[in-house]
Amino acid sequence: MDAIIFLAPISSFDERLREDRRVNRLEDTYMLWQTLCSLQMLAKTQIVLFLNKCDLLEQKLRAGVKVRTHVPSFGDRSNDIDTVKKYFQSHFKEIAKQHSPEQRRYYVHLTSVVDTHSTAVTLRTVEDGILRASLRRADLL
Ligand SMILES: Nc1nc2c(ncn2[C@@H]2O[C@H](COP(=O)(O)OP(=O)(O)OP(=O)(O)O)[C@@H](O)[C@H]2O)c(=O)[nH]1
Repeated sequence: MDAIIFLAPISSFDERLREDRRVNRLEDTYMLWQTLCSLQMLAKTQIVLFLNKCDLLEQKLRAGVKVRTHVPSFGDRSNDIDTVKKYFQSHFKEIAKQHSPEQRRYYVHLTSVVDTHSTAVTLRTVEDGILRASLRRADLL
């Protein structure tokens, strides 16, 4: 497998799993991300992370939902959209760094996939990146 696109719905920081109300949905996504990054058989696979549902995240923050109420490690950081996105982004990055069997580049895109125009642009960039990586592996670039 050359690449995997992993969609993480970051607006879910204040939601609970339908099947187990004790589990925070973002925590569940972190666990899945960690499992994926740890897999030895995917050590050489490029993983592209889409931090998705940014529009819904922004709506929640505008409505006054406090991240630190649901994510205690967020602490006293400012509850604005840029700080929150940066925080989640670095958390996913840290998990990838700590759990990947081999060093891998961290590709992340902040997305709202319902915005089909922006998503098409992002997907073209991702496609280009995957192609370049394949060419590099074949010593053609
Ligand atoms: N506003 C918005 N809606 C989205 C986005 N991505 C997916 N959705 C919508 O969210 C709903 C659920 O889709 P997904 O999250 O892809 O599917 P899922 O993971 O099976 O569903 P959930 O359990 O609700 O997360 C659908 O109605 C999608 O259209 C996004 O970036 N922004």
